[in-house]
Amino acid sequence: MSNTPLSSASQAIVFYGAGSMAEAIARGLIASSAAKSEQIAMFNRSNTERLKQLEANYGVVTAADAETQNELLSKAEIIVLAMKPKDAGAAIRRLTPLIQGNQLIVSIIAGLSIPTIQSLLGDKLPVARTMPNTSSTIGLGATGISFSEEVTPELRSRTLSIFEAVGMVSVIPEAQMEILTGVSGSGPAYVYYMMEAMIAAGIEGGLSPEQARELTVQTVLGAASMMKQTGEKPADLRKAITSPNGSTQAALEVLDQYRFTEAVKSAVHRSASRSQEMGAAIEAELA
Ligand SMILES: NC(=O)C1=CN([C@@H]2O[C@H](COP(=O)(O)OP(=O)(O)OC[C@H]3O[C@@H](n4cnc5c(N)ncnc54)[C@H](O)[C@@H]3O)[C@@H](O)[C@H]2O)C=CC1
Ligand SMILES: O=C(O)[C@@H]1CCC=N1
Repeated sequence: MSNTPLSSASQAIVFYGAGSMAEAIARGLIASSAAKSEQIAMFNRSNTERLKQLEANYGVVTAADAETQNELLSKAEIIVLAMKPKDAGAAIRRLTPLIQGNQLIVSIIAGLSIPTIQSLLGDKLPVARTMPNTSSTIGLGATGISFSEEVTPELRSRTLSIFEAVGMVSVIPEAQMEILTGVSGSGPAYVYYMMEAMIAAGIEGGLSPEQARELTVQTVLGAASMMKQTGEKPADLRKAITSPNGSTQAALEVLDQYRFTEAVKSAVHRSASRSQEMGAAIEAELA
């Protein structure tokens, strides 16, 4: 792996975990010039092929051996916890002795609370708990962020600049992080699920797969952009499409028969409660 040193360890952002979310954020940081490639380091558990690919694509620093990884962690200005919740316990246990006390911990792990992170890594450690989404990959992410009280205004704006580089940011109290996960963290998956169904129905009705896909994509893009650009309420935009006794009304009646609103609301709340469960599982493992 790369022997290139980080340009300045005091400004380094180290991604502890080099999966899809870590890549999305690193890519956005570089593309928006919020950080230089040589300020970003990434490593994973064992996939050296992936690290080579990340190095080649983005020019970031990577490390395959434990010693270099530990050095990166202990020197980083910002450590981004970017592993799956099931791997967080072991990863945090390894990190605990390496923490220097003045580093910012940024977690993107669903469910993992600020008090849990601080109780393991240091009570006074500044922590930003975040929940991004996969649209960060193309700079259209939506990220929720909660800060511990130790985060200084400077670190706060540094964290905001990281996530603003990949989309919009909403700063929220930590108590709202689970419901935000249900809305925007998991949210893209519900939209894709609906798009899969629209495409399937279009094909059943005789459209080619390409036509069904293109029409569905443009429909969702157009609907989201309409809401954003006009600032109108979705209910009003919906009503404007729904002619009395027309085809849209007939379609919405079918959705109502299947209790569409209840289904979506229950899904959002279930994502939130599952996020809480995953956090509790990490806590139990580390207790
Ligand atoms: N995928 C999504 O839509 C979102 C994911 N998240 C959160 O982001 C986190 C990561 O998710 P993904 O990027 O999708 O996962 P992923 O599976 O693509 O990546 C996880 C990475 O962590 C590494 N890893 C695991 N244990 C490690 C260890 N002990 N030492 C070093 N590296 C280790 C893996 O090797 C891998 O590179 C999760 O905690 C998830 O809750 C947050 C928002 C959205
Ligand atoms: O499904 C998950 O657990 C993660 C958190 C939000 C999106 N993906």
